Amino acid sequence: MALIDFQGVCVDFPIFNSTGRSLKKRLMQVATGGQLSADAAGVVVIRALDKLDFQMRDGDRVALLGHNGAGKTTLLRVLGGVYAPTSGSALVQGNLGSLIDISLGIDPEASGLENIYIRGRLLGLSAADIKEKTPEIVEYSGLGDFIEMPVRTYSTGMHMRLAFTISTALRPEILLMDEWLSVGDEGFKHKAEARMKEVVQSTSILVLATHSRELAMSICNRALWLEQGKIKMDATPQEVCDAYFGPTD
Ligand SMILES: Nc1ncnc2c1ncn2[C@@H]1O[C@H](COP(=O)(O)OP(=O)(O)OP(=O)(O)O)[C@@H](O)[C@H]1O
Repeated sequence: MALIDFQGVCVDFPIFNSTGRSLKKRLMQVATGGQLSADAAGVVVIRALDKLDFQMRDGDRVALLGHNGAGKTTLLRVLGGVYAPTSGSALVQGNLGSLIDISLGIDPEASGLENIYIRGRLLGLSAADIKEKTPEIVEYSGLGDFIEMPVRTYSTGMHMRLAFTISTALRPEILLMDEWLSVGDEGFKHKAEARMKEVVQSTSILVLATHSRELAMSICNRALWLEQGKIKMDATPQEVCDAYFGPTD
Protein backbone atom coordinates (compact mmCIF):
# COMPACT_ATOMS: atom_id res chain seq x y z
CA MET A 1 0.00 0.00 0.00
CA ALA A 2 1.38 3.40 -0.99
CA LEU A 3 0.86 6.41 1.27
CA ILE A 4 1.89 10.05 1.35
CA ASP A 5 1.36 11.93 4.60
CA PHE A 6 2.42 15.56 4.96
CA GLN A 7 2.08 17.28 8.31
CA GLY A 8 2.94 20.94 8.66
CA VAL A 9 5.50 20.78 5.85
CA CYS A 10 7.39 24.03 5.25
CA VAL A 11 10.24 24.63 2.82
CA ASP A 12 12.27 27.82 3.19
CA PHE A 13 15.05 29.02 0.90
CA PRO A 14 17.40 31.50 2.56
CA ILE A 15 18.90 33.84 -0.02
CA PHE A 16 22.27 34.94 1.28
CA ASN A 17 23.41 37.33 -1.44
CA SER A 18 20.40 39.56 -1.48
CA THR A 19 19.15 42.39 0.66
CA GLY A 20 15.63 42.33 2.01
CA ARG A 21 14.87 45.69 0.58
CA SER A 22 15.51 44.98 -3.12
CA LEU A 23 13.67 41.66 -3.04
CA LYS A 24 10.63 43.12 -1.36
CA LYS A 25 10.37 45.73 -4.06
CA ARG A 26 10.42 43.07 -6.74
CA LEU A 27 7.73 41.04 -5.06
CA MET A 28 5.42 44.04 -5.05
CA GLN A 29 5.89 44.36 -8.78
CA VAL A 30 5.24 40.74 -9.72
CA ALA A 31 2.98 39.57 -6.88
CA THR A 32 3.68 35.90 -7.50
CA GLY A 33 5.89 33.15 -6.07
CA GLY A 34 6.38 32.11 -2.47
CA GLN A 35 6.23 34.38 0.55
CA LEU A 36 9.20 36.63 1.27
CA SER A 37 10.47 37.65 4.65
CA ALA A 38 13.77 38.54 6.28
CA ASP A 39 15.16 36.77 9.33
CA ALA A 40 16.73 38.49 12.36
CA ALA A 41 20.09 38.77 10.56
CA GLY A 42 18.45 40.47 7.56
CA VAL A 43 18.78 37.39 5.32
CA VAL A 44 15.87 37.13 2.91
CA VAL A 45 13.92 33.89 3.14
CA ILE A 46 11.55 32.59 0.46
CA ARG A 47 8.92 30.32 1.94
CA ALA A 48 8.06 28.03 -0.98
CA LEU A 49 5.80 25.66 0.98
CA ASP A 50 3.84 26.83 3.98
CA LYS A 51 2.49 24.34 6.52
CA LEU A 52 1.15 21.78 4.07
CA ASP A 53 -1.14 19.13 5.57
CA PHE A 54 -2.55 16.40 3.33
CA GLN A 55 -2.65 12.68 2.69
CA MET A 56 -2.61 10.79 -0.59
CA ARG A 57 -3.65 7.16 -0.77
CA ASP A 58 -3.89 4.29 -3.25
CA GLY A 59 -6.01 5.30 -6.21
CA ASP A 60 -5.33 9.03 -5.87
CA ARG A 61 -4.50 10.72 -9.18
CA VAL A 62 -3.67 14.22 -8.06
CA ALA A 63 -3.27 17.29 -10.27
CA LEU A 64 -1.17 20.07 -8.72
CA LEU A 65 -2.45 23.40 -10.00
CA GLY A 66 -1.21 26.89 -9.25
CA HIS A 67 0.31 29.98 -10.79
CA ASN A 68 4.03 30.36 -11.48
CA GLY A 69 5.96 30.14 -8.25
CA ALA A 70 3.05 28.67 -6.28
CA GLY A 71 5.20 25.76 -5.06
CA LYS A 72 4.34 22.85 -7.39
CA THR A 73 7.92 21.94 -8.34
CA THR A 74 9.10 22.37 -4.76
CA LEU A 75 6.37 20.00 -3.61
CA LEU A 76 7.36 17.43 -6.26
CA ARG A 77 10.95 17.74 -5.08
CA VAL A 78 10.01 17.11 -1.46
CA LEU A 79 8.00 14.08 -2.59
CA GLY A 80 10.96 12.85 -4.61
CA GLY A 81 13.35 13.26 -1.66
CA VAL A 82 15.37 16.01 -3.38
CA TYR A 83 14.47 18.54 -0.66
CA ALA A 84 13.86 17.80 3.00
CA PRO A 85 11.22 19.93 4.72
CA THR A 86 12.61 22.84 6.74
CA SER A 87 9.99 21.91 9.32
CA GLY A 88 7.12 19.44 9.56
CA SER A 89 7.12 15.81 8.45
CA ALA A 90 6.84 14.39 4.94
CA LEU A 91 6.17 10.66 4.87
CA VAL A 92 6.38 8.98 1.46
CA GLN A 93 5.73 5.25 1.70
CA GLY A 94 6.03 3.12 -1.42
CA ASN A 95 8.42 2.74 -4.26
CA LEU A 96 8.80 5.98 -6.09
CA GLY A 97 9.33 6.83 -9.74
CA SER A 98 9.70 10.14 -11.46
CA LEU A 99 9.15 11.21 -15.05
CA ILE A 100 10.84 14.54 -14.41
CA ASP A 101 14.29 15.18 -15.91
CA ILE A 102 14.23 11.91 -17.84
CA SER A 103 17.59 12.68 -19.45
CA LEU A 104 19.34 13.01 -16.11
CA GLY A 105 22.32 10.67 -15.89
CA ILE A 106 22.44 9.87 -19.62
CA ASP A 107 26.14 9.84 -20.55
CA PRO A 108 26.77 11.15 -24.09
CA GLU A 109 30.03 9.23 -24.40
CA ALA A 110 28.41 5.88 -23.53
CA SER A 111 26.39 3.83 -26.01
CA GLY A 112 22.62 3.49 -25.85
CA LEU A 113 23.02 0.02 -24.35
CA GLU A 114 25.47 1.23 -21.72
CA ASN A 115 23.11 4.06 -20.88
CA ILE A 116 20.26 1.63 -20.35
CA TYR A 117 22.44 0.05 -17.67
CA ILE A 118 23.62 3.36 -16.13
CA ARG A 119 20.21 5.00 -16.05
CA GLY A 120 18.54 1.75 -14.92
CA ARG A 121 20.88 1.59 -11.94
CA LEU A 122 20.21 5.26 -11.13
CA LEU A 123 16.50 4.48 -11.19
CA GLY A 124 17.07 1.77 -8.62
CA LEU A 125 16.93 -1.37 -10.79
CA SER A 126 19.19 -4.33 -10.06
CA ALA A 127 21.64 -5.57 -12.69
CA ALA A 128 19.41 -8.63 -13.21
CA ASP A 129 16.28 -6.46 -13.69
CA ILE A 130 18.10 -4.36 -16.27
CA LYS A 131 19.28 -7.44 -18.15
CA GLU A 132 15.71 -8.71 -18.29
CA LYS A 133 14.24 -5.39 -19.46
CA THR A 134 16.97 -4.46 -21.96
CA PRO A 135 15.60 -6.31 -25.05
CA GLU A 136 12.18 -4.67 -24.58
CA ILE A 137 13.74 -1.21 -24.14
CA VAL A 138 15.90 -1.64 -27.26
CA GLU A 139 12.96 -2.88 -29.30
CA TYR A 140 10.59 -0.18 -28.08
CA SER A 141 13.03 2.68 -28.62
CA GLY A 142 13.26 1.75 -32.30
CA LEU A 143 16.90 2.83 -32.37
CA GLY A 144 18.06 -0.33 -34.16
CA ASP A 145 21.83 -0.56 -34.57
CA PHE A 146 22.23 2.95 -33.15
CA ILE A 147 21.80 1.37 -29.73
CA GLU A 148 25.49 0.34 -29.99
CA MET A 149 26.61 3.90 -30.87
CA PRO A 150 27.61 6.65 -28.41
CA VAL A 151 24.61 8.80 -27.46
CA ARG A 152 26.49 11.95 -28.61
CA THR A 153 25.87 10.73 -32.19
CA TYR A 154 22.06 10.75 -31.65
CA SER A 155 19.69 13.46 -32.77
CA THR A 156 17.68 15.20 -30.02
CA GLY A 157 14.65 13.06 -30.86
CA MET A 158 16.66 9.83 -30.73
CA HIS A 159 18.13 10.86 -27.38
CA MET A 160 14.63 11.52 -26.02
CA ARG A 161 13.33 8.19 -27.32
CA LEU A 162 16.05 6.41 -25.39
CA ALA A 163 15.55 8.44 -22.19
CA PHE A 164 11.77 8.06 -22.38
CA THR A 165 11.83 4.32 -23.01
CA ILE A 166 14.21 3.64 -20.11
CA SER A 167 12.28 5.85 -17.66
CA THR A 168 8.94 4.29 -18.55
CA ALA A 169 10.20 0.71 -18.23
CA LEU A 170 9.49 0.96 -14.49
CA ARG A 171 6.13 0.56 -12.83
CA PRO A 172 6.46 2.55 -9.58
CA GLU A 173 3.80 2.67 -6.85
CA ILE A 174 4.10 6.47 -6.64
CA LEU A 175 4.71 8.40 -9.84
CA LEU A 176 5.73 12.08 -10.01
CA MET A 177 5.28 14.08 -13.20
CA ASP A 178 5.76 17.69 -14.23
CA GLU A 179 3.35 18.12 -17.17
CA TRP A 180 2.65 15.30 -19.58
CA LEU A 181 5.63 13.80 -21.38
CA SER A 182 5.45 13.86 -25.10
CA VAL A 183 8.49 12.83 -27.13
CA GLY A 184 9.62 11.90 -30.62
CA ASP A 185 8.25 12.33 -34.11
CA GLU A 186 4.57 11.77 -34.94
CA GLY A 187 4.88 7.97 -35.09
CA PHE A 188 6.74 7.64 -31.82
CA LYS A 189 4.55 10.22 -30.08
CA HIS A 190 1.59 7.97 -30.66
CA LYS A 191 3.36 4.98 -29.15
CA ALA A 192 4.69 7.09 -26.28
CA GLU A 193 1.19 8.31 -25.44
CA ALA A 194 -0.09 4.74 -25.10
CA ARG A 195 2.90 3.79 -22.94
CA MET A 196 2.41 6.83 -20.69
CA LYS A 197 -1.22 5.88 -20.12
CA GLU A 198 -0.15 2.35 -19.22
CA VAL A 199 2.41 3.61 -16.67
CA VAL A 200 -0.08 6.03 -15.14
CA GLN A 201 -2.78 3.36 -14.89
CA SER A 202 -0.50 0.89 -13.16
CA THR A 203 0.72 3.33 -10.50
CA SER A 204 -1.03 3.52 -7.10
CA ILE A 205 -0.57 7.26 -6.58
CA LEU A 206 0.05 9.80 -9.34
CA VAL A 207 1.09 13.39 -8.63
CA LEU A 208 1.05 15.55 -11.76
CA ALA A 209 1.96 19.24 -11.73
CA THR A 210 0.20 20.92 -14.62
CA HIS A 211 -1.09 24.16 -16.10
CA SER A 212 -3.60 22.26 -18.23
CA ARG A 213 -7.28 21.99 -17.37
CA GLU A 214 -7.72 19.24 -19.92
CA LEU A 215 -4.96 17.13 -18.40
CA ALA A 216 -6.20 17.61 -14.84
CA MET A 217 -9.73 16.65 -15.93
CA SER A 218 -8.83 13.66 -18.10
CA ILE A 219 -6.10 12.02 -16.00
CA CYS A 220 -6.81 12.98 -12.40
CA ASN A 221 -9.52 12.29 -9.81
CA ARG A 222 -8.35 14.92 -7.31
CA ALA A 223 -6.77 18.36 -7.58
CA LEU A 224 -4.75 20.50 -5.18
CA TRP A 225 -4.58 24.22 -5.89
CA LEU A 226 -1.45 25.78 -4.43
CA GLU A 227 -1.08 29.49 -3.90
CA GLN A 228 2.01 31.08 -2.33
CA GLY A 229 2.97 27.69 -0.92
CA LYS A 230 -0.38 26.99 0.74
CA ILE A 231 -3.24 24.74 -0.24
CA LYS A 232 -6.02 26.98 -1.46
CA MET A 233 -8.34 24.16 -2.48
CA ASP A 234 -8.33 20.34 -2.36
CA ALA A 235 -11.30 18.82 -4.19
CA THR A 236 -12.34 17.06 -7.40
CA PRO A 237 -10.66 18.23 -10.64
CA GLN A 238 -14.00 19.63 -11.79
CA GLU A 239 -14.48 21.77 -8.68
CA VAL A 240 -10.88 22.98 -8.54
CA CYS A 241 -10.64 23.64 -12.29
CA ASP A 242 -13.88 25.64 -12.23
CA ALA A 243 -12.54 27.75 -9.38
CA TYR A 244 -9.00 28.08 -10.77
CA PHE A 245 -9.55 28.44 -14.53
CA GLY A 246 -13.15 29.65 -14.35
CA PRO A 247 -16.26 27.60 -15.22
CA THR A 248 -16.70 26.17 -18.72
CA ASP A 249 -19.92 26.93 -20.63
N1 LIG B 1 16.29 26.76 -5.44
C1 LIG B 1 15.54 27.80 -5.07
N2 LIG B 1 16.10 28.84 -4.42
C2 LIG B 1 15.35 29.88 -4.02
N3 LIG B 1 14.02 29.98 -4.21
C3 LIG B 1 13.42 28.99 -4.85
C4 LIG B 1 14.14 27.84 -5.33
N4 LIG B 1 13.26 27.01 -5.93
C5 LIG B 1 12.05 27.61 -5.85
N5 LIG B 1 12.15 28.80 -5.20
C6 LIG B 1 11.04 29.73 -4.89
O1 LIG B 1 10.01 28.96 -4.33
C7 LIG B 1 8.74 29.39 -4.81
C8 LIG B 1 8.01 28.21 -5.44
O2 LIG B 1 8.69 27.84 -6.64
P1 LIG B 1 8.29 26.54 -7.49
O3 LIG B 1 9.36 26.35 -8.52
O4 LIG B 1 8.00 25.44 -6.56
O5 LIG B 1 6.93 27.05 -8.18
P2 LIG B 1 6.03 26.36 -9.31
O6 LIG B 1 4.63 26.34 -8.77
O7 LIG B 1 6.64 25.07 -9.72
O8 LIG B 1 6.13 27.43 -10.49
P3 LIG B 1 6.08 27.24 -12.11
O9 LIG B 1 4.66 26.99 -12.50
O10 LIG B 1 6.55 28.58 -12.55
O11 LIG B 1 7.03 26.14 -12.47
C9 LIG B 1 9.01 30.55 -5.77
O12 LIG B 1 8.81 31.76 -5.05
C10 LIG B 1 10.47 30.40 -6.14
O13 LIG B 1 11.02 31.68 -6.29
